[in-house]
Amino acid sequence: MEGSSPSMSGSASVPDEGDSRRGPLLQRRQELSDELARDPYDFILFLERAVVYSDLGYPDLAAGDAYRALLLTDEVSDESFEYHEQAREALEKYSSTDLPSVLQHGTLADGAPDMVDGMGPDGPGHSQTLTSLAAVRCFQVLSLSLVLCGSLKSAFEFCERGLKMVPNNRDLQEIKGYVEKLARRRLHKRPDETVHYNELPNRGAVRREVYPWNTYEPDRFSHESLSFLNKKLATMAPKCEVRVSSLPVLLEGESDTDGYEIIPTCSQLGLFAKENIAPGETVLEEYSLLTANNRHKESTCDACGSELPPLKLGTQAQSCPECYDTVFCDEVCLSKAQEQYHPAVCDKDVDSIAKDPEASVADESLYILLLARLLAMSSHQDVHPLDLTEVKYIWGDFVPTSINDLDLSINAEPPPEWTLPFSFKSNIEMPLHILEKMDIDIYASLDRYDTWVFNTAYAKFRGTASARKTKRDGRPDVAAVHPFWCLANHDCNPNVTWEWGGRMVLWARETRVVGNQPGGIKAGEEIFNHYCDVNLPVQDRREWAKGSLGGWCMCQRCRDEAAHLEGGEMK
Ligand SMILES: C[S@@+](CC[C@H](N)C(=O)[O-])C[C@H]1O[C@@H](n2cnc3c(N)ncnc32)[C@H](O)[C@@H]1O
Repeated sequence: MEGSSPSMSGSASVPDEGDSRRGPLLQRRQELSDELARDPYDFILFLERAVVYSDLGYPDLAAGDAYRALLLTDEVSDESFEYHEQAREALEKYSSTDLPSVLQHGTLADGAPDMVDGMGPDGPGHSQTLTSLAAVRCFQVLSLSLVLCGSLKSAFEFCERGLKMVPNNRDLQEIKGYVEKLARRRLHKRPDETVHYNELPNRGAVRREVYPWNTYEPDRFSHESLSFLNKKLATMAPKCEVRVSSLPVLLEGESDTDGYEIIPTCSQLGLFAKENIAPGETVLEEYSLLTANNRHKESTCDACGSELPPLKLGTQAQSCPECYDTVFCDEVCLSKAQEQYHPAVCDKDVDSIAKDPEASVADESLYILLLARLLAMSSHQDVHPLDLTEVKYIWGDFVPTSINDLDLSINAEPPPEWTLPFSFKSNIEMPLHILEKMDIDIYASLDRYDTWVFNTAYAKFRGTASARKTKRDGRPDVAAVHPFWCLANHDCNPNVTWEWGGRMVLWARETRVVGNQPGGIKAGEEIFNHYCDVNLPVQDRREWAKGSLGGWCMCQRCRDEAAHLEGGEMK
């Protein structure tokens, strides 16, 4: 790893029992990744890496690899599939060897003769037996891993698919039992109550971290990073600079520290004024193409997300001259889109993905679509997704690997609470589906489009994206990431306010919320934005800001108002 995020600093580096177990596993993961780069259609390698991820405590990444392995078993079995020849050839090296060790699991190989789809000693041959055994192993790894990630409905579906092939497989039967048990617990059902398929929870959480092998994450505090960011910022916020800021450490919820004079702080990045800024003056104006719109027929610009001008004669709006379907608000947006992402998705039917979602998954669909845009930018510009400036330097709210690790010892503490929202659909299935629509080979492009890369992008989007709700039904339908705007920290007595049209604009407030003090920002002061409605009472603000801030707001205004309330209640 080249650098570390602020939250990583100070993590323990003394080797312990966990480290001695992890070291060889991390090395094996690297070897398998290198082998996959040479032989990307080999499902045995994917399965082996899935097992290594399981042993390292990354069930989501294990599920990602088992799913690619499963897709490759389909490629072997069906000669009409695109990678059939490559997947078959990749198996040749196993034709004269014993069963690969990853398939010698429990009673798996004993089941070969009973395989429902006709394999076994008299079946059509070694490679097909291998393929069927591998498919069952994929179902086992997928379903167990997804149980551990909390994606219970998907886990159940993979169990069922596996049990169709090997109805008596004990592992799959057991996993199905876990799904029901966990679902009952999450749904607060009695042991005798039936859990219906449709009510199975499907969203869970996984580790949110700078993976030990992630070499793309910069040291955001380094001189190089800060000068790079400041050079870019100069064009959109000439009176500001990016600096290291000292912020209160956020708490999970209410605490009795509101009245304390000194509270713990941590270092993160923030925006600061270099010169005096007058009340009402524009502080920052940022244009971003990292946008998403989840309505199929919506009149927003595909590039910047602003409302389109009416489509009548003489309008500035422009359609893509190749696919016609994609509309931009003007010539500038069209040409920026052509330069940076659109050709990767032009006429590829990517537009229908994740559109018009149910209200309960409106947010999730916007995150998927932001990822889709990032993948299109990466593919068109031929740059690794995590190297794109739009995401490289942004805050990911990462948790140190050592805190996320599962303690497998006898005296283990309760398992850590993982913080990155996860579902099989968002984190594994849809990203691969989008890549396939873009005609990207999802096996040969593993170094760029691996599951951990999707997760890292999601972690960054979740801490920084802004969304706009439609007036029609109040659902979020447009979202964007503005990598410089999102460097501004929050305060409930902000000195700026913001609006997102085609550009994200921050301007200095005319008056401050607290005490109606005059606005304006002095050179050296931090730019404080607001992530919630600052006109609400303190408890409501803290509840609202909890999601976007990542914890209980400890700004001076919140602490003063809460301490005052507590004092009042005590009297
Ligand atoms: C959009 S980012 C802001 C920029 C970020 N500080 C960085 O280093 O890039 C939001 C994150 O900044 C931190 N943050 C912002 N305002 C804060 C505040 N008033 N108190 C504590 N943390 C804050 C929280 O960790 C939050 O999740």
